[in-house]
Amino acid sequence: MVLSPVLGKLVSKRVVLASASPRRQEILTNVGLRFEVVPSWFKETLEKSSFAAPFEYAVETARQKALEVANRMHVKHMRTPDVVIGADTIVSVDEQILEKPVDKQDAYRMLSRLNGKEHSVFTGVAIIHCHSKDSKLEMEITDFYEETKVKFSELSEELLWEYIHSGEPMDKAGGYGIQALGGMLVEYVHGDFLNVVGFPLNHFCKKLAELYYPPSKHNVQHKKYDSIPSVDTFENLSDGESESSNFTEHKGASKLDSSGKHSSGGVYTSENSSGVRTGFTVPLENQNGVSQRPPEVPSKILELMDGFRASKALLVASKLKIFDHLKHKGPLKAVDIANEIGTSVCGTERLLDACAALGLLEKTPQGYGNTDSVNTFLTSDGEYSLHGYIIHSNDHLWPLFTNLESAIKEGSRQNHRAFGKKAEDLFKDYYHSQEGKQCFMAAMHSIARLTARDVATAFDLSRFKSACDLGGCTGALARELVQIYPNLKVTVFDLPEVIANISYFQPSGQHTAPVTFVSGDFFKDKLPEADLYILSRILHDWPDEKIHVLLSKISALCRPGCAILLAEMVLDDEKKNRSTALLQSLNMLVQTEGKERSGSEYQALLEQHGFTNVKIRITGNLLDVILCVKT
Ligand SMILES: Cc1cn([C@H]2C[C@H](O)[C@@H](COP(=O)(O)OP(=O)(O)OP(=O)(O)O)O2)c(=O)[nH]c1=O
Repeated sequence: MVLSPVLGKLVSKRVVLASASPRRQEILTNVGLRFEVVPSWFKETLEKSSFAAPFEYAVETARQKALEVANRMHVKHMRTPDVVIGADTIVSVDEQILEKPVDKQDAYRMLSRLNGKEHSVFTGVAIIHCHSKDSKLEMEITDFYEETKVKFSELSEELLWEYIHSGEPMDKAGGYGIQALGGMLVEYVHGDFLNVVGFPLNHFCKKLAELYYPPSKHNVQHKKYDSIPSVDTFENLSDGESESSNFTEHKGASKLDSSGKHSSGGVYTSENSSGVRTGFTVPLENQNGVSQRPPEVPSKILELMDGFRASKALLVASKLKIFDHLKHKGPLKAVDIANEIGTSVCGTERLLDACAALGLLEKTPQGYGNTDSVNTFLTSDGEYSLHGYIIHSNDHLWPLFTNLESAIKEGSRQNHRAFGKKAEDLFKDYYHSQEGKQCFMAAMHSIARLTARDVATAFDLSRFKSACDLGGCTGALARELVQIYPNLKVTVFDLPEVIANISYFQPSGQHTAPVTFVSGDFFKDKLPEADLYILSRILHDWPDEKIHVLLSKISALCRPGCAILLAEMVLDDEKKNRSTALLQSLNMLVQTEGKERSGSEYQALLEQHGFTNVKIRITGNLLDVILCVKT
């Protein structure tokens, strides 16, 4: 579960952890971050005496570790990560820096110095946002450090040597691991425990929040340490939720070129014929003789303007199963892929090159290959495959969005224009053919798979004995729930035509508690009894009148203490920040009578039916979660 919504900002980015430390990997994995591990080759040999304080050494080493990986990945693979995270942990006692011991004697020397005393553990962290521009690597680097004080008990020689012989000290700063046997040596810890283990998670989340939701200028607070001078030109991204937007320039980040040098804002850089970057300023005068500078290239606007091209390239590559072929047979040349899928070589090559430039494929002399995240999310057999939703987007949503202009003018859905037939009930439209049914179910299944863990764990549901997932489709969320809450009996209630097709989506060979499937129409038929009713991506399909019908049916079945769990994209109350959810609301306009709603709008609907104590969790994943209780 992503407790810190700001971590959700990293979900759509290619994040690289420039560290071999298994502890750092574990800390970040445990909070749901997805990242690749590329250990840094930077040798920790900076001259310690050149730093005024121990923490400066840790911060600089972290920066150099991350810079080495960012540069290497850019040059070697021509695949630029979006974010590279580096860290360095040191122990400091009596102004001396202790790193990892080189041998047992060294470990003994270190532990003897720590014996019976208080020392500091510093972890320096560098977060580099990378951007490839004209095949040049541009970086914005943010760094910070965290200090934790640790006191060792008075330890006997015998105990120290026993500990050293355990082998634990060897890959750890200061020669101990507080998280394991070394914990027995420690009398107290003041500060962030995870910082000692190698990664100050709390400070990291705060730093991300500063970067992605920068405070307004008059509200900027000065931190206790920041090695980067602040730059005035950082833009305050008003759309803090634009997951797809590139990290441009943010408060507290400094801009570097690939050599790691800072560049100042407002200087235009270009490349001359010999590949050397030159900076120049062009003086311009307007009619009044006042010198003017042309506005900076509106990269966000340009990106949005062309966004549909990138989307369509992704949709078509998926539809043509290019990612599937590359997963099983890659790397492949364009001509081989074209032959496999029966397409033109020239068109296929352009599509592959575009996908490579968009970061979806790797292009090497051997041919094109999938990136790791494409293997996970875009191939049709990936565990968290979005393939179903992508095909639905290509075949169904794309034609509907083509008619967005009419939808805005008329304020209603566009199925008749997109598909040449009068819109019936939303689901009758989808389920009119076996193919349409399977396509829609695959789309819903893929989103449910990706979000089920966050939805199931947004609140502690262990007090409930039975749950009914209304419109629970293939049962993906239900299965996650029974896995997390073994005492919960979950029933999925959905239309007969859905239940008839669920077998295709059942996992094979998994020994989890069974889920019960019951068919019916939740507007017309009797609902199964349960302590907890789940509505995941259901209410957004319907107008308020229909929602009242459904909520009053549920309310009539609920005793006090029973609850409703909603999973939806929740808009902010002012409806101005969460672009993904606001675009989803347009998506509902073109195809349904429903819409996305804000937290207070859901609260008002629920309270009218006796559901109070409404709690909202913004998960940072595609779906947010609301829990309310019948009183
Ligand atoms: C003090 C202490 C350190 N450590 C670990 C955290 C770090 O992994 C290690 C310090 O070495 P680092 O050089 O910070 O990290 P590393 O060599 O493990 O990985 P990389 O350089 O690739 O990033 O010591 C513990 O696990 N427990 C502890 O109690």
